[in-house]
Amino acid sequence: MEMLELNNLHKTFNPGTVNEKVALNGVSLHMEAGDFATIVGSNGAGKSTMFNAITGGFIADEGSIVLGGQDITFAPEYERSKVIGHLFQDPLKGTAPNMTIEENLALAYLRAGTAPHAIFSRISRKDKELFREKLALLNMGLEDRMKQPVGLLSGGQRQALTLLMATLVTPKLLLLDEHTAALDPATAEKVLELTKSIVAEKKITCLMVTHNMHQALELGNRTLMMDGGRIVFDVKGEERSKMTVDDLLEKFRENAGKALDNDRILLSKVEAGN
Ligand SMILES: Nc1ncnc2c1ncn2[C@@H]1O[C@H](COP(=O)(O)OP(=O)(O)OP(=O)(O)O)[C@@H](O)[C@H]1O
Repeated sequence: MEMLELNNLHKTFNPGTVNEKVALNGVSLHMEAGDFATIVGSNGAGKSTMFNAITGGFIADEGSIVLGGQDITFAPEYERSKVIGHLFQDPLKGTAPNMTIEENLALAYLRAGTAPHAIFSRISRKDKELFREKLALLNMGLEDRMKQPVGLLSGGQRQALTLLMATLVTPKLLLLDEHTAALDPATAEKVLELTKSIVAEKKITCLMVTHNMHQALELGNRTLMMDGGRIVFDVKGEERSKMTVDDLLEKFRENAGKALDNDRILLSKVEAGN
């Protein structure tokens, strides 16, 4: 079954001004249910903009978006947020700092729920038990801190909680925008492992932006490369499993007509000493 269909999406920021910027220039993508695609691309390729188009941060100038068989091209952002999870690089973005862990989970649970007038008091003891169970799976001791405000958590704990909130009710689509890039390496690895297990267990259709070329080939079942507001390379199956990072860089060069220029990829190479 097809889960996501992007048809020829276009978006130009500040049209007709000196700051005019074509951010999406005909993005088309078909994802089967359960597909997990990694995305790498050059600086300003349009990766985050593509995610924002999908979540309804703006309506694309042209093109259409179909999610789970439903045309959501003009659906409001709050409607989409019920079925699309979106994680950012910044762990502060996904949670409400002054509310407790339990309240944050309750909000996520109710937002994704189908009840039209869901209110706080509808969270039952059983729901709280479910929260505790799920928190325990994160293996960060958060199940014993449910009454503490989220603002006290570390970045990694907060990102793990955001991931849990986004997947508590299985979303139709999960968008991960470099969600481990701001964490220290050990924590990043932990959050990545959690991501892999949750996505696999719930068979979530997932798109993940990364600047780590190894991750781009190892995670999920498909790799997309973006440049200049387009998807310039899309690989899966046997061809992908045989690819090395150098092959991937070469494919980018062939298809984009230039070398991959991404500051963060460059920086991570310097840090890794290669
Ligand atoms: N709200 C906005 N207003 C004006 N220009 C924007 C806006 N959002 C994005 N852009 C521009 O659109 C282009 C695509 O940006 P986007 O953030 O999607 O790229 P990206 O692939 O995620 O890049 P990076 O890896 O550098 O974060 C960039 O040139 C960016 O400056």
